[in-house]
Formats: sequence, structure tokens, C-alpha cells
Amino acid sequence: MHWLCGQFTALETQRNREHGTVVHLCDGILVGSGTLVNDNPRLNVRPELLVSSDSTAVLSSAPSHPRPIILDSNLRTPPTANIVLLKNRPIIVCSFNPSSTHSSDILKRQSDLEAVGVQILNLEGVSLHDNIPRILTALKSVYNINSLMIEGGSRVISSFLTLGSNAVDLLVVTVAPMFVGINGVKANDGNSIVNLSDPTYKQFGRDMVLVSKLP
Ligand SMILES: NC(=O)C1=CN([C@@H]2O[C@H](COP(=O)(O)OP(=O)(O)OC[C@H]3O[C@@H](n4cnc5c(N)ncnc54)[C@H](O)[C@@H]3O)[C@@H](O)[C@H]2O)C=CC1
Ligand SMILES: Nc1nc(O)c(N)c(N[C@@H]2O[C@H](COP(=O)(O)O)[C@@H](O)[C@H]2O)n1
Repeated sequence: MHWLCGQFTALETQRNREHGTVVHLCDGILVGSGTLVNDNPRLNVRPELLVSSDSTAVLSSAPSHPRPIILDSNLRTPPTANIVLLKNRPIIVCSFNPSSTHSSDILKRQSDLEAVGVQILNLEGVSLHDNIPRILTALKSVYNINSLMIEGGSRVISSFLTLGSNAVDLLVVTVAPMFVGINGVKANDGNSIVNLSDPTYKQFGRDMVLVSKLP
């Protein structure tokens, strides 16, 4: 993975991930299967990142980790993924019919993942792409996930942003001074302008972080 943001914004992300010790921020941290497969992220809190940063940026030495949550319809997540090896009780939200004739491969992947401690939430018959409210309700009722940080990637972020404040309480955007890629994040239908509410901006080294609400 090539990092885009600088070390101070990376540290800010770590602070946002931490939950329980200083302020209860997020019970879970969610990415799509694209990010899981491409980046193999750890999705945890890492106090060691404090080394060589400013003395005010203190994370607790024994952090409480948010639960990693992956939207992964067909269980592409390998049992050797970092989120599995770290044993922070990862949850994979999938959607398949266990009695379908094509399900033997996916059932094998399910049992391999469960054998290494992954919890599988199968929202059978539900398309994960257009049922974000249903996913949030299930995570709350089954796993007591009441607050969630959506970290990426572009397709998952687009799914949440297009629902506006029905699904998103707070938007945190890191802007690094560089141009990358050809496909951006989609935030609306393309025919209207989305005005963000109460924006605040803070500079971290060369990066800028925008925090705001959605209409
Ligand atoms: N610059 C940054 O801060 C970040 C960048 N990324 C980058 O994003 C890239 C991955 O982005 P994408 O390919 O767009 O993958 P993604 O991480 O958004 O996952 C998309 C996959 O998730 C599945 N999915 C399940 N439910 C979904 C839903 N409700 N909405 C959308 N997809 C759903 C889709 O079937 C699709 O295969 C990675 O290469 C990573 O480096 C990821 C996180 C942060
Ligand atoms: N490519 C990229 N550049 C950045 O500057 C980023 N902040 C990210 N963020 C995403 O966050 C995850 C980091 O993995 P760890 O949990 O810290 O191991 C990962 O999914 C990145 O895509 N990405």
C-alpha cells in the first residue's frame, strides 16, 4: 500500500479508531472487501505510532480496539488476513443462500473463517449494496455495534454518502497535497449539489482534515 496522508493525519486516524478509554468513539470500523483484499489493513489502534510524533498526541498504552467489520457478500476474505490474525473478533457481513446449488465453495470458506474466530453475519437474500440501513440494524441488534467508523474504500463510502444524514453522522475527509487516480467517490446522483453543514478544517503537517455533517 502506498500511503497518501502524512504521519500526523495517520495518527489522527488512530485516535478516531480508539474507543472506550478517553471517549467512546466507535464500536466498529468498517471497510469493503475491495479494501480488505487490496490493502490487507489491520483496522486496529496502534500506540506505537506515537513514536516520533508530537507529545500532545497521546494514545492509551492498552487501547480498546474497535471490532473490524467487512462487507463481503461472497466471503472473499482469506483466513490469513491481518484482521483475522489480530484476533480482535472480526465480523464479516455477507449475503448468500446456503442451500443454493453453487454454495459449497462459499460454505467451505465460511467454515474456514469461523474456525479461526471470525463471526459471520449472513443477511441471506439481501443485497448488501442497497441495504445499508438493514446492515446497520443487524450489526446493532446482533453485535451491539452502536457507533461505526466507515474507513473505505470508494464504493462502500459512496453507498453511505448517497444516503446522507440518514446513514452518516459525521464526515471526516483527509486531503493530501497530491493528485491520484481516475475514479472518485460518488456522493450524490450527479444532478444536485450537496452542501455540507458546519464544516471545520484543521491542518496536520502538509494535510488538511475537513470535519462536517451531511444534509
Ligand atoms: N485513501 C484512503 O484513505 C483509503 C483508500 N482505500 C482504497 O480503496 C480501494 C478499495 O476501494 P474499492 O475497490 O472501491 O472497494 P471497497 O473497499 O469499497 O469494497 C467494494 C466491495 O465491497 C462489496 N460491498 C459490499 N457491500 C457494499 C456496499 N454496500 N457498497 C459498496 N460495496 C459493497 C462490493 O461487492 C465490492 O466488491 C483500496 O485499494 C484502498 O487502497 C481504502 C480505504 C481508505
Ligand atoms: N492508500 C491509503 N493512503 C492513505 O493515506 C490512507 N489513509 C489510507 N487508508 C486506509 O486505511 C487502512 C490502513 O490500514 P491499517 O488498518 O492502518 O493497517 C487501509 O485500508 C487504507 O486503505 N490508504
